[in-house]
Amino acid sequence: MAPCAAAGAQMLAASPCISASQSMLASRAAVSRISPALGTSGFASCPRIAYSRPLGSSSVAVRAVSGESTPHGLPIDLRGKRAFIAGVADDNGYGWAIAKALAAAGAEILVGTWVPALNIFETSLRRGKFDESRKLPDGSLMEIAKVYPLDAVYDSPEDVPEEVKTNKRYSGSSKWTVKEAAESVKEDFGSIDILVHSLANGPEVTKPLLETSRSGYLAAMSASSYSYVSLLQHFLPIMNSGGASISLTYIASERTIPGYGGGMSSAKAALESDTRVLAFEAGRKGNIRVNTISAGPLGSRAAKAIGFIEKMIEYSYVNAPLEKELRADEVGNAAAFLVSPLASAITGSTVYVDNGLNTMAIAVDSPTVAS
Ligand SMILES: NC(=O)c1ccc[n+]([C@@H]2O[C@H](COP(=O)([O-])OP(=O)(O)OC[C@H]3O[C@@H](n4cnc5c(N)ncnc54)[C@H](O)[C@@H]3O)[C@@H](O)[C@H]2O)c1
Repeated sequence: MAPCAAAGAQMLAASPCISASQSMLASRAAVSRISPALGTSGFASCPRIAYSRPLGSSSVAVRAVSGESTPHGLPIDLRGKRAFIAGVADDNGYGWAIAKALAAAGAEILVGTWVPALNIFETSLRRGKFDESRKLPDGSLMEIAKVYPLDAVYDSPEDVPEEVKTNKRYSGSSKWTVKEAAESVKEDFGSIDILVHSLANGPEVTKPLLETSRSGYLAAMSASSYSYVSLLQHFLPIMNSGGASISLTYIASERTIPGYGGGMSSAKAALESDTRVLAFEAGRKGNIRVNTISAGPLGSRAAKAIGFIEKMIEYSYVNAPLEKELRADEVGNAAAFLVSPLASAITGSTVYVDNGLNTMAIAVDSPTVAS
């Protein structure tokens, strides 16, 4: 999804950043306000220009805007919605970018942070270390209403082994199993509208699948796939009808990416399959939409642990249809669209936000092709 077209639906497919000169051609003036969600740093190249096609009209209308709101715009509006985002422990990853996009669209933000990372995350947040990256397009800082401790590989207290309970990284926190986290959110806020799963873990990710142990494989599935089933299972009862959920997947689920090992490719394949089944079940049970974003490579903390993320970023830059860096906020904006009412008929989908890399069958920088 191109930056300026993040709102998808009614935004015009042609050139997302329509130039000011094109506005001369506009046959009907339709002023639209740039939604805060669209105005993230990724939109710097098309500032203060918005365009829309009024419903029922074939004419394109473009005009520079001065901040006034109008009924013709099509903003991503999440005001009055509450989101729980599982998998935020710093300001580098997709979870943070999604939180920001949802906050910019007006949603209230709750996050679930992995217990071993909780202390440092909360301390950094308190000390203002993230203040620069908390900045929203309107200049305000993203507020996180509450940070919940979470370990998504444990569903309820009975599942937690003694050595984890007594581990000093865990013993300072309480109520961090999935069931307890959902209960705490219910107690504090009553309900949510949006559930985001932005977490993964594979202890043997650097090992080829052929060398992966049973326990390593199952641990990857537990942390990266079942954790989503569990989250939705426990949060669905407190999700308001019409709500939406998303997770993050990776193309290694469908095509071989040597180096993405330890059963992580299998875990992402399961996550995508579960997205379809959960979309049906949650759709019928709670009128909740379920989608997953297949994101391109980003140098997050988790990705750096795999060891070759910089090469994947470079590969993507050179070979993807869109020859540009993929920014986390582009994934955040796509997520904001997917959980918004604008995506009301989209469920069970794997949506690629990867500069189009998934569509390529050959590497254009391959010496074989070049010669
Ligand atoms: N970075 C990429 O290149 C890339 C590409 C496609 C998909 N993704 C996916 O995006 C999602 C977010 O990852 P990211 O790359 O932004 O890295 P990240 O480090 O920002 O996020 C991963 C998070 O998972 C948390 N976590 C790990 N185990 C957990 C557990 N048991 N319970 C709760 N939280 C746990 C970590 O603390 C961390 O906050 C993951 O699903 C990842 O597979 C990443």
